[in-house]
Amino acid sequence: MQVIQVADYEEMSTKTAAFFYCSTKGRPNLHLGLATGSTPIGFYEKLVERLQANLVDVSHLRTFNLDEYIGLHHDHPQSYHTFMRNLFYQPLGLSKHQTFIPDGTAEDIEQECERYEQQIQELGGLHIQLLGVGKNGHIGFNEPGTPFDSRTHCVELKSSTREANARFFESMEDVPTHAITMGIGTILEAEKIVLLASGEEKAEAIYQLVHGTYSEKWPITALQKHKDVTVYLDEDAGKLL
Ligand SMILES: N[C@@H]1[C@@H](O)[C@H](O)[C@@H](COP(=O)(O)O)O[C@@H]1O
Repeated sequence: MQVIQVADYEEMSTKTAAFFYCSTKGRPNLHLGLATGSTPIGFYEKLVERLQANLVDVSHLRTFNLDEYIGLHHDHPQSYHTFMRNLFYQPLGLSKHQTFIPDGTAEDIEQECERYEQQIQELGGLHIQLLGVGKNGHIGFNEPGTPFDSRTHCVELKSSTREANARFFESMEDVPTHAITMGIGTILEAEKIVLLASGEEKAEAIYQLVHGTYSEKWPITALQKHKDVTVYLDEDAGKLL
């Protein structure tokens, strides 16, 4: 695991965007696993800017998102569909045929989880997976206790996760209680994993990743056994290392 400590959010976003820019340019058929949350926003803005400025052909790129809330319509302002459309798909002109996200409005959620997992496998798997991390060490929406060999599944969100994400909704009651997420096993099959963490509230999870015991109590520690992980941290997220 390579840990790259940078000064602040700006530098973390720039360095990560530079890495993804080179990867996309060098491999037109790249399959990107993508993440949402506030942490990667600066990264998406910078990556889009560079790809556009250099007229990189993204028509063969494919993207697969980690997760989606159950019950939010694709056009809901806080759905991950909307997040991705606004920050990445629309600015780059990516089509529906190259962008994949689990459907949290599916009638049969179990079937949707299976379908999404199969789709990832059938299209050839993930090359680079971007991750953020929750305060409790969750990756995607894989909460503490999730088996490390799990595949795409439905989860009930911990109240701490709902509280952390409540800032995006009008009230706590509006925060969905369930989500679909790629499993930890699905994530670990990516050829390369890039994790971003910014801010003091992520410091404990980062400490667990670097120095903690490999344990399902901290989902992030699953990455300890992956052969190619790069972590970009700002000073606050790295303060316990
Ligand atoms: N499902 C997402 C995760 O993928 C993300 O890593 C986490 C942290 O979000 P933030 O970057 O806003 O702290 O939030 C959500 O739970």
